[in-house]
Parts: sequence; C-alpha cells; structure tokens
Amino acid sequence: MRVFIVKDYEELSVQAAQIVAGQIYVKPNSVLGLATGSTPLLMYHHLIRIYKEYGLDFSEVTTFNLDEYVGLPEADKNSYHYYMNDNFFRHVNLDQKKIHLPDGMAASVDAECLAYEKAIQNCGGIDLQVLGIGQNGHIGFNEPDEKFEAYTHEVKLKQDTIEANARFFADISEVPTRAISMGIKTIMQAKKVVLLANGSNKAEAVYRAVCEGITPEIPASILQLHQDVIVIIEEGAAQYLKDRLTFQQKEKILFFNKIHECSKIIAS
Ligand SMILES: O=P(O)(O)OC[C@H]1O[C@](O)(CO)[C@@H](O)[C@@H]1O
Repeated sequence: MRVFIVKDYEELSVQAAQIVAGQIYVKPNSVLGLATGSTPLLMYHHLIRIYKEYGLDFSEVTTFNLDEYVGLPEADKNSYHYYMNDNFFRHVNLDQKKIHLPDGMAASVDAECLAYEKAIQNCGGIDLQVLGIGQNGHIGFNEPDEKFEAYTHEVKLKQDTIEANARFFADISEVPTRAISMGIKTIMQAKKVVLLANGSNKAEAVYRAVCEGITPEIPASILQLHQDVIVIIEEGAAQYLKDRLTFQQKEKILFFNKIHECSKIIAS
C-alpha cells in the first residue's frame, strides 16, 4: 500500500485522473474498474479535460462499474448508469459496447451477478480499479460484514449507507435498500487499485482501513493485502492518520509527496 496525503480535493482528483490516464496511455485497451459517489466526480472532470486537451484515446478501453442499485432503471437520475453517462461516458470517445454496469432491473439478480462476474473474467480481469470508501469502510457496496463476500453479489445496504446516500434523493424513503456489487475478490483481483478518500467524514474509515487489522468489519482493510494499491487521501480524510500515528509509523506508511511520475506520463 502506498499512501499519499494531498492538500485538497482538487489535487486528489488531478492525481487520480493522471493515474488513470497513464494506465490508458501505456495500455490503450485497458480494462478499468470505475466507481461512483461524490469522490470520483472531479477525477472524471479531469479525465474529460485530458481527453479534450491531450487527445487521450478511450476507444479501446473497457469499463466495469463497481455497483448499481437494484430497482432503479438506467434513466433514473439516481442510478449509477445515469451518473456515469452524465458525468463521464458521454463526454469521451468510449465505445458503448465496452461499457459495463450491473443491471439493477434484471429479472434475476443472481443470474445478473453471475453474468457480470463472468464478463469481467472474459475480459481478462480489471487492470486498474478506482475505489472510493464509505464512511463505514465499504468499497463498492461491500458493506461491513462477518465475512468478505468474494464475487459479484446482491447486497442489502446498511442503514448508515442509506442515510449517507440519502443526500442524492428527494427523500430517504426513495433510497434503494439493495444493490449489486462486485465482490471483494473481484476487486482484489484487479492488477492495480487506486483508493480515493475525501472529507473529514472519511477520516475514521481511512484510519481503520490503512492502519488497523484486516477485517470484514472494515471491507477496505483487505486492500492491505493487495500488492499494488495507491491510496490518495485529502488532508481532512487523513486527519487521524496524521494525529494518531507516531513519526516512525508515518515514515513507514505515508508518503507526503506528490505522485510526480504519473503526471509525467501524459505530458511526454
Ligand atoms: O464518494 P462518496 O459519495 O462518499 O461515496 C463513497 C462510496 O459510497 C458508494 O457511493 C456507495 O455508497 C461507493 O460507490 C463509494 O465509493
């Protein structure tokens, strides 16, 4: 795990976009794992900018999103289909046939989970997975649990997740209670992972994911076992890392510098 603390959300987003851009520059037919939520919004904005300014080519890229609500049609403004299309897909030259999200309206959710998992494997797995983190430590919609759920599966959302996501809906009663999510093994099989955390409401989850034991109670903690994870944390979300760690622990865990090597790839 390489952990970087950056000064603000803008810098987090630029660095994340540059890592994704670098991945595509090096491997144009990359398979990307993508996330929704507030955190990656500005990263998508910067990816669109890089596409427009530098001609970053998405035409061979394949994408798989982490999750989708069960029961929301694609046209619903709160579906992750809508979010991805509105905030990213329609602005770049992605091939529609190479875009994948779980179908929250599938007649059989179990069959959809199996098919989604198979589609990821058929594409050779994910090259770079972008993740946000929930206040309860979830990644994708893998909620705190007694065990790690391996593959794409149906999730019953926790009350705190429903409350956290209610801000996007007119009323909390409209927030779906179920979702389809990639599993922990699906995520862990990605060749590279970038975990993004923004805002002081994520400080506790970040601290527990990065510094404490690996437990399904904090699903993101499993990433400590992944061989190639970059964690980019904005100052507010890094508050407990900075307050609670000793100097030696910081030396071991944290990189306070910027990710210069990634920014250079796109410029060359
Ligand atoms: O970025 P946000 O909006 O805080 O969401 C954090 C996480 O919650 C989810 O949106 C699911 O609730 C994830 O997809 C995301 O990574």
